[in-house]
Amino acid sequence: MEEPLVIVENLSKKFCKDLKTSLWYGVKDLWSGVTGNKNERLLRDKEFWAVKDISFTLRRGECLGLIGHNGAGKSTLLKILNGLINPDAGKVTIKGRVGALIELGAGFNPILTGRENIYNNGAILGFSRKEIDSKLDAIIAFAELEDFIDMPVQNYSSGMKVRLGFAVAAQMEPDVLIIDEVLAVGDLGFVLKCFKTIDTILPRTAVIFVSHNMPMVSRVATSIMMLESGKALFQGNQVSEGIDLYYQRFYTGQESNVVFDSGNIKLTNSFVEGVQPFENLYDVEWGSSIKITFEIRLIDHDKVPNISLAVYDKEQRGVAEAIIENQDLFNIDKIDDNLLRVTIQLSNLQLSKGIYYITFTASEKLENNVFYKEHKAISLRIIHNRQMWTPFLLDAKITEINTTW
Ligand SMILES: Nc1ncnc2c1ncn2[C@@H]1O[C@H](COP(=O)(O)OP(=O)(O)OP(=O)(O)O)[C@@H](O)[C@H]1O
Repeated sequence: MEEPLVIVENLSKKFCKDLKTSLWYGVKDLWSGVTGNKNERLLRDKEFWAVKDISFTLRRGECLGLIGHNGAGKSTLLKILNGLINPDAGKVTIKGRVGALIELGAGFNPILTGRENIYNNGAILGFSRKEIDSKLDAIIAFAELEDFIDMPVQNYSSGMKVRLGFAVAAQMEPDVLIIDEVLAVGDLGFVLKCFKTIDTILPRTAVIFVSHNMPMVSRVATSIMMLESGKALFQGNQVSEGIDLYYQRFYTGQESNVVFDSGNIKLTNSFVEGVQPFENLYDVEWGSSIKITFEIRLIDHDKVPNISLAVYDKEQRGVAEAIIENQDLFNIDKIDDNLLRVTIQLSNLQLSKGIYYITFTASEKLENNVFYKEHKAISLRIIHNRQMWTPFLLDAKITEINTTW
């Protein structure tokens, strides 16, 4: 096996919550730096661990997805790896050239033009002027900044800065490439181009990729680390499991939310038949069929409304809509003059493991003249032993294997 390009051993970094105390500790640390600091692993008053006991190795062809909530310690870890800040404890060994895209515009001098910044950055990465000359056209073309390359970087838009940063970091073919969230500001065309580039250089490069965008992480990462309060809460090659854990940490109850109410119709109750909810959350086995009942009050209204259901995942992406056929013939119970009870069957739920929310809409006609709309009218938790983050887990089998054809 090839030797690692990045070796991180028990890395820790502490910060102080208060500037004055931090300055005082700074002076004391300078002194203990000379005499040998024996308390580097202890916290003093007002200090906290931004990164605590992190270890991993990374080889060419491997991409570590680094995930975690705001303030979890991701950027601090990257800054230590890139040599921008020193750790309090632990060791980092990096072999080869490091290309880093850490903060928007970081590494660029704002008053210099795009072209001048390319030379500056190339020089920092250890390339000669001749080598940069030979890559210049490819960098400018990749960044699609031909018309703006002689403009000062301070006048670039956020997306333009990212284009230039990524173009320099990737086209210089570093041994280690560090990307921190910055792709979030690029437009779709550029993001697709970046992924294609990462795919191309990954066999020769070790990549560390930080993002809050889980589809992006799962697209590139070969292993994953989830940080929480500086510690690795999950670490391993099971990328789906890490992402699933990340989503679970964001789970915040399921109160429903009426987003439109014309006053004509009201959803008074909704439930899944035969399932006991826990804190309004219905546990349902993957692949099963469920019956959802909606109790609707008609106020000053004598027609049965058209009902539609949409399913949203944990990132609030719409993942499915239910086509409810034969609405007039449907199983509608008239409880009394102005109360309707409608039961709808959803068959073969192949939504993958995790939490989903159903939005209920009542309208005059399908997608026309809405009377009432409620998000999270029903919250479902699909149960399955496979850790998946994608919205669907399809039921698939091999039906034939042919060895001679
Ligand atoms: N120079 C600093 N001095 C004091 N505290 C700091 C400093 N830099 C970062 N921190 C603190 O360290 C913690 C980790 O911050 P960090 O920027 O690494 O988080 P992150 O995981 O990258 O968050 P985000 O997702 O918001 O980018 C935070 O509590 C932050 O306030």
